[in-house]
Parts: sequence; C-alpha cells; structure tokens
Amino acid sequence: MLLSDIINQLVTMDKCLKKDKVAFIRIDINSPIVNGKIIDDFRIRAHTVTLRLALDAGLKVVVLAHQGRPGQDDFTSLELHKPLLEKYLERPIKFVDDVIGPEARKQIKELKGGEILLLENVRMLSEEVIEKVPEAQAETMLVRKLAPLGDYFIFDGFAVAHRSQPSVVGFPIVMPSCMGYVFEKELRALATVFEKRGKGVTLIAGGAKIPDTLKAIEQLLKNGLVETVAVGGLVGFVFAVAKYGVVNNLLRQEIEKGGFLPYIDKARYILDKYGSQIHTPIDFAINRNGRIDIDIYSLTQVPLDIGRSTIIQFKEIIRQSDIVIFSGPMGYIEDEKFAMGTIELLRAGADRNLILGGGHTIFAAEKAGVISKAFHVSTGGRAFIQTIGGEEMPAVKALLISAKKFWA
Ligand SMILES: Nc1ncnc2c1ncn2[C@@H]1O[C@H](COP(=O)(O)OP(=O)(O)O)[C@@H](O)[C@H]1O
Ligand SMILES: O=C(OP(=O)(O)O)[C@H](O)COP(=O)(O)O
Repeated sequence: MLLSDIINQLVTMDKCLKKDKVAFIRIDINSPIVNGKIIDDFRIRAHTVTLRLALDAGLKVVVLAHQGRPGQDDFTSLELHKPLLEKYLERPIKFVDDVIGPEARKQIKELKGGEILLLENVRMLSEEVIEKVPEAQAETMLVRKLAPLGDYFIFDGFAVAHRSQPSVVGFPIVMPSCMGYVFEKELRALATVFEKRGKGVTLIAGGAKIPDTLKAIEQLLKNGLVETVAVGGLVGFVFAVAKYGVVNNLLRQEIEKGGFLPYIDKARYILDKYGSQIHTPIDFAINRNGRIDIDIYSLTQVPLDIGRSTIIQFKEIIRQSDIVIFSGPMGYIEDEKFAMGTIELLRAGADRNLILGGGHTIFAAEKAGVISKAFHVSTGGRAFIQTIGGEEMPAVKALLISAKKFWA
C-alpha cells in the first residue's frame, strides 16, 4: 500500500484535541549527552509544536519519552530535559520521577486542562526495551496501569517509530489513538518522495549505519523509488571495496573493525544489479598535517572525508535532481576540515527539495546553514532510513489497528 493511502487511514491529531481530556503523548527527545549535558536539542524543539497544540486546546497532557538505553552512559533521568522543554514551550511543566507508580498516577489524576506532566524515562521500566507485537505490549504494566487514566494516546515520536515497544505500540490497542503533528508531518514528507516514483530523486547516503543503509538503498532501487544513489562515509567504504576490490587494504580493515565485512558482498550484489545508478567515491581526503586529497589507489591512511573530485561529481548529480534525500555524513564531521564534503553537498542539496535525517546529518546541516531552506528535516535516524526503505513501522501498524478499532 502507498504511504499516502496509509496516512489517509490514520487518525489526525485534531480528533483528539478535546478540552479537559487526558492525552498520553509519546515523543522522542532522546538527545546526545556529553558530560551530563544535552548538546543538541533539535528533537526537543521539534516536539514542542505538538505539545503546544495539545495544551492550547486544553488537554491534560502526560508526556512519555525515553533517553538512552539501560546500561549506556546516556541513560539518564528526563529531569535533564525538563528545563529545555519549559524554555521552548514557554510555560512550566510538572515532572515526576516515576512512570507507573502511585505518585505518577496521583499526579496524572490531579492534572488540570492545559497542564503538562513529564513522566520519568519510560525505559526505567525493564519491560519497555523488550520488543513484542502490539497486542502483547497492550498487556504490559505500563499500559495496564496508565491507559485507564487517559482518554487518548497521541503518537508523535517518529524517531522511535521503528521500535515495537510498549510506549510505542501498546496504547493504540486499548485506547483511541492518533498521529501527533510531528509524526504526521514526517510521514507526509516521505510520501511526497514516494509519489515521484523515483523520477529525479537522488539519495545521498553516508554515515556509519551500514546494515540499515544498505538495506534501504537496495529497497529504494528495487522499488524504483530513487533514480540515483551517491554514497560516502563508512557506507562509501563498503561500496568502494565492493566496486574496486581490495585496491587498498586499509578500507577493508576499517570495515572489518566494525564487524561489517559481510556487507561488502551485499554491496557487490547491489552494484551488480543497479551499478549504473550508484556512484561511489573516486577520491578521499586524509589527514597528513592537514587535509589532503588522494585518489582511491594511493591511500596511505584511513580516509576522513570524500575528496574534491568526488564532491564535484556528487554536486553535479544533485544539480540534476528534483529531490535530494540526505542520510548520514560523507566524512568525519566532528573535525571541521573533514566536514567539507558533507557541508558542500548539503548546501548544493538546499537548492533542490532537500530532505534530511539523522542526528549527525542535522548537526552538519546546522553548520551548513541549510536547516531553514530544507524541504523537510526528519527527527528520525534509523526510523528515517527504514521508512524511506519502505519498511512498515510498528507505530504505524499499531495506529492502523487503533483507527479500525476505535474510530471506524
Ligand atoms: N570517513 C569517516 N571516518 C570516520 N568517521 C566517519 C566517516 N564518515 C562518517 N563518519 C562518522 O559517522 C558518524 C555518523 O553516522 P550516522 O550515525 O550513521 O549518521 P546520522 O546520525 O546522521 O544518522 C559520525 O560520527 C561521523 O564522524
Ligand atoms: O535516537 C533514536 O534513534 P536513532 O539513533 O536511530 O536516531 C531513537 O530514540 C531510538 O533509540 P533506540 O535506538 O535506543 O531505540
């Protein structure tokens, strides 16, 4: 089914905007944290639009969200996110360091219309990180304890839409649910890409998510949804080795370090089938007392960016495109010298209809000054690449069930 047809079957947020009703809103404010500080608040800013709509309508808003994964350094309390949410919402919000316990439930019951309560990191509940089908997630403690206290579930967290977790897919099975503003906007932007049926659509794919990105590239080409693909970043290493063989052992070793050797065969398979549509880097930049460009046969160090000739070639591809989807940087953007490939391509893309996604890609786009010029900036990383690859998102599946069950 076409994405636009799926969107038409889902319920829009306006149906849930009823004064004094209790709405659980699942957002994704998972943010990069360094030394205990949030260093990029793009997702927090994005979701305030949805929250403001809900509050202005007089809903009693209960926010569900996560940060990090248990056991990781960035697995923190959402108390850290509260001041930023307050800053962008321009109103106080309540926070409770509890998700389903008596204190959380008491505070939900005490909410007044137009008030907002942020619950603690939902992944503090061990059941949250276990993926199961929506019907099974409706039986979790989270859903059983909270759903009876609410009237609606609004799903807005596009970046977590690919996870079949309780806070994503459990509620729509037991209560009327709808798409949040951000989520709907994401789906509609991607639907416009699919409507072009590939004509003039180019994917610029880089970054480090090798399995997801290769899968998306294959799906997009197989379904004729993109005309051209240009690869850089670590994804580009895999395609370069697949195309040129072991021209330089360095690239192969770098791929092996990440455990991605099997993906060279996968890239070779994709190139065999769709080779004329895929452009791989012909030169790279390395660090030799500064940035120097070097052709693929002469590499002496692991490359940190695509080279100048590749940049020129990829810019020409972009110039001939109507829509440019950008997912994953071309190089090591954390160092300004090697952000050049990514920044130049993003700037070229901004003259077309540019759709971009992924935390690092957005970081580079902010540096390149193209955020405001882009047609769409996705809040998703993996969810973005998987959706453009045509995979069914568990969140969408659950919302479809809810639409049939409660809104038909
Ligand atoms: N040539 C390269 N050398 C080292 N790191 C690279 C290179 N190309 C890309 N990267 C790294 O890939 C990471 C971004 O990949 P990814 O997480 O897939 O992007 P996004 O967050 O935009 O989805 C960045 O940390 C970037 O430095
Ligand atoms: O940041 C996220 O995804 P991303 O790393 O693909 O951008 C989401 O919050 C999902 O997080 P998860 O990959 O820990 O489930």
